[in-house]
Amino acid sequence: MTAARQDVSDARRIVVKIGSSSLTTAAGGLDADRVDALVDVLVKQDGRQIVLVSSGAIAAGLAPLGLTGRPRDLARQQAAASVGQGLLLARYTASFARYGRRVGQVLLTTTDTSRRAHYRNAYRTLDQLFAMGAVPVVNENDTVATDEIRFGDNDRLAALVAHLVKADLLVLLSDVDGLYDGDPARPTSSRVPEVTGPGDLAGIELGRAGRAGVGTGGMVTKVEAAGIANEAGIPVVLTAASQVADALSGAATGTYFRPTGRRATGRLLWLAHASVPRGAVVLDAGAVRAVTERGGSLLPAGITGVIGEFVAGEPIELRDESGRAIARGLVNFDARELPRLLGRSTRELARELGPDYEREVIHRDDLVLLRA
Ligand SMILES: Nc1ncnc2c1ncn2[C@@H]1O[C@H](COP(=O)(O)OP(=O)(O)O)[C@@H](O)[C@H]1O
Ligand SMILES: N[C@@H](CCC(=O)OP(=O)(O)O)C(=O)O
Repeated sequence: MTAARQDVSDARRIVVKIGSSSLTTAAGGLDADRVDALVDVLVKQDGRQIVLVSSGAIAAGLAPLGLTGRPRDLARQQAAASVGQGLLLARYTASFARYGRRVGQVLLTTTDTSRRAHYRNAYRTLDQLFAMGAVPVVNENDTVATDEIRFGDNDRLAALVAHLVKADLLVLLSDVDGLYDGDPARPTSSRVPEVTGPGDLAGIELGRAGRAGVGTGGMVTKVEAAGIANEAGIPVVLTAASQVADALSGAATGTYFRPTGRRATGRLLWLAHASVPRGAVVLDAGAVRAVTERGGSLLPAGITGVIGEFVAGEPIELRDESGRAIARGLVNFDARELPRLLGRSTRELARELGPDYEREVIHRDDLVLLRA
């Protein structure tokens, strides 16, 4: 075992993510044997707490709905996920029951990992499931996830969940046994055993998903997810589902991504790294200072412009008057509501428009500063 993987063998709280490609048969549909093989390993991790992030809902729902491939439109993908998620959970429930273990279904969207109340609730539920010995099985809440709020892939969801539960390790399982320096189907490509930072990725060809119609993100989203976890101080092992026992033991399998940052405490990792801002507000110099130097909330009085078509709850950028992005935050108003509020004090607005207008445009707890 290489010294670098001591943190893997020592890890107590672990997020394991498995992709659709590792759970389905070549003909499509869930592969019960592969689910059982994974569960056989997970139940043997004595003294460890495991969160399983499992894809496969859409893939599992295709055949029962008479679909021959992954539909292009979101509505039919969501319908397939709705049918497939039940089947997926039923499969995990039966598989863990062989060992007398319970599973708990946890469906999340991006906003759940950053909105204060949702974040706390999700954390509390997961923590309680651990305390009661049940295994949380997480997936994206495909029914309510739209283009704006979906993670888009479960790799990043897994990284954010690892951050949420303060995991010591993230394991990404796929149908390929690690990151390759080129297309893994080419005989000249070789596995990268370790990534020590973004510099090691220069020149590596990151392709899209392998088996058409099954996986979604390919290597791009896995490497992004590893980066998010690493920045939060969490080591990552990427390997094939068939290697999960070795990966969890700290053996030199797959690709190990070394943590680059310190353990982050905030809940706003997603906002800084994985969100797509839906618009922006422009701040005057006083508001820039309030936000960057004094840790204040953003009030209507300090805003001089509104850009884009966002709605309340979405992530937006905060820009200074030169157009530089200084922060991101979850906005409390729709873009169309803001112009008449600008430059005015919250007290004045509350008097004129009602107490609902006393709220900040962005609360300081929903705001993350970007590095200069
Ligand atoms: N540089 C690379 N190294 C390894 N795999 C790669 C690379 N580029 C593209 N891939 C492809 O990424 C696929 C895994 O992604 P995906 O199908 O989305 O998996 P999953 O369903 O497990 O999330 C592999 O099957 C592989 O063909
Ligand atoms: N929520 C979707 C996740 C899709 C997804 O990210 O798939 P994958 O690239 O196989 O991890 C599902 O369960 O089908």
